[in-house]
Amino acid sequence: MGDSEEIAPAVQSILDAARERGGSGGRVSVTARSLPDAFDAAADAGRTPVIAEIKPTSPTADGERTDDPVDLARQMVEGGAAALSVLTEPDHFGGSAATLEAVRDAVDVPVLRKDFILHEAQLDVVEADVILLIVRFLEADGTDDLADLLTAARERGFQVLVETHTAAEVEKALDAGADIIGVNNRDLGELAVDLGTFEAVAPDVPEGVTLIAESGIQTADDVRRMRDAGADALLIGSAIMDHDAATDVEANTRRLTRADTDAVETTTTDT
Ligand SMILES: O=C(O)c1ccccc1NCC(=O)[C@H](O)[C@H](O)COP(=O)(O)O
Repeated sequence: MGDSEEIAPAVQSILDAARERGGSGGRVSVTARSLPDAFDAAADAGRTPVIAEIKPTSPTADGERTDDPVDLARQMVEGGAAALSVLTEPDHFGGSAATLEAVRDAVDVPVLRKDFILHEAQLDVVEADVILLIVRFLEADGTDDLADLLTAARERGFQVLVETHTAAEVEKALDAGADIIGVNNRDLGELAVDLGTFEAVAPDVPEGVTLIAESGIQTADDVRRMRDAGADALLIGSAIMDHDAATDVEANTRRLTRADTDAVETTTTDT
């Protein structure tokens, strides 16, 4: 995403706000809970590996959830989430570093800090097990280099989820040394969601890289579609948070983390 490329106004606003944010001052150092191990443990226990996202609101959400994020986190883990994602972006997603800190203290699964990190200083905000780097955002003028940020994050103990949307971005992520890659079904240029994006891009991600399907996953059928296309795990926010109806987060999570098992049970019953 060069500055000349078309992007949605909401995304431009997210980028502008991210440019203004700094770090907390002190260098953060973390002993991270392993994300791949958490996915393996979930799969071994017969659950679909899901990162459930605490996202109070977003530019595309129909409403806002004001429930206690720690309660939501506990419900997501009870519903079988292998890991959690917590928005720390305050201006467009209602997140905060304090929320992430409280959630990470309350659960024992890995916690992803979901934010829009453009500079090394922005790594020094809060301890998290995983941080997100978005290839497309790091192509904008005046941002740090992806490989440099990846190294700086690992030096602090973070695991790094590198988010892509195209085959070309996957190549950049691999060149930078990424070992956990997300393919976002949401196009940050238009905010349109298409699960076909993951299906088209996943074959370009080599074996040995942990591959995560992100965004737009609503139903158990969507989960199975992404798993069939090669996803080791899924990042799911809106379908679990259900911003407009504020339904039971534990039940929403369970429905999605049981998708693989339910399919096997249905097949066994049918035969
Ligand atoms: O979620 C948004 O509206 C959004 C808008 C602009 C930039 C990023 C946005 N979301 C970030 C994400 O990656 C998602 O929160 C995450 O993948 C979960 O997606 P979903 O399950 O569709 O809520």
